[in-house]
Amino acid sequence: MRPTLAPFPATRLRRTRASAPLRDLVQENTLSVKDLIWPVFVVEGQATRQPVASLPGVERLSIDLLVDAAAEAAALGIPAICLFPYTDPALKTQACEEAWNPDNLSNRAIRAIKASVPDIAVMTDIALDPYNINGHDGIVEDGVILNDETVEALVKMALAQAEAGADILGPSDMMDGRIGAMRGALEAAGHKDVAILSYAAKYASCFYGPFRDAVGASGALKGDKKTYQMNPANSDEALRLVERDLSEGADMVMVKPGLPYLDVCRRVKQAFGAPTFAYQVSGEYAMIEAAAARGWIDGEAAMMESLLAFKRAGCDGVLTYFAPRVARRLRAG
Ligand SMILES: NCc1[nH]cc(CCC(=O)O)c1CC(=O)O
Repeated sequence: MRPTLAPFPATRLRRTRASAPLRDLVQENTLSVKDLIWPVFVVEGQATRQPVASLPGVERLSIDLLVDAAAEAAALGIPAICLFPYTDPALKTQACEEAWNPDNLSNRAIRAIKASVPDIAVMTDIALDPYNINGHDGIVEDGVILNDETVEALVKMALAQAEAGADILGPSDMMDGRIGAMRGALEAAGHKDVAILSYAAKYASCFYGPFRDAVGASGALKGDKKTYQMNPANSDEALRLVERDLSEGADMVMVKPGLPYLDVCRRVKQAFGAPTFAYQVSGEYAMIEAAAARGWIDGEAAMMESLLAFKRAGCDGVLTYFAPRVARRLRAG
């Protein structure tokens, strides 16, 4: 689309910016509570809340408190919550068996939320890092990430989560062939309505640091994730990954991190027109909070502006740790 402009002064572009009602009328994009997915951290115990030092305002919650938080999110109109477990280090192994234990922390949390708060969609994380003694998303043998063995493990994990009642599965592992394998297994097991939101274009990013603290994976991780997560220099490759995941049966796709990759969000949405999400990751949240805490930026305004930017870039929704705060703020008007 090319803008048509009469010459000045017939065109004065400031006219539609001159007052709040005019600005409201010509506003092109809006952020709604319906655009939000809230990532949360779950920990063993009862009535337990643990602050995460590098994510001020974010806490790990035991299942009982998580259910209350999910009910609050649902009451605010947030459509989905995304679970990440803090796994007891004693349960981490080389083969990652805890990942598909039907009674692991994450699967118990799914059941508890679905039983008490049926109106909120529960999204999960599919990757082996919380269960892996190496901290990697895949099974490691002699320092090598084994793709196909990992996919087999991820399929078991996906089935256990679907069985527990998950509505949306979020494979965040970046192995090849996992979406097709999961989709086939879900259909065969009768889970035909379980959606897959593929972390299709997930970059090997330094912005995940605080998250790894939150799930207790920072200490465990040996090396980096560059053999499976993407090179931040690439975006044609993101389109190939998205196309591959859609063709294998992903219902929705994600770009991650968010703000530094808005160009990728835009390209993905334009190329495929599929439901496209961005993950405003832990490091992005931490940057805003840290600058706000020093009085260097207005944190509330930065929160709203950063999230609106995802809508402008073409995203259908955003995973953000700000979700309940944004929802309250949008409700207040
Ligand atoms: N499978 C791991 C996973 N799932 C979501 C995040 C990051 C989320 C965030 O930083 O907020 C990560 C970290 C990683 O890949 O190391």
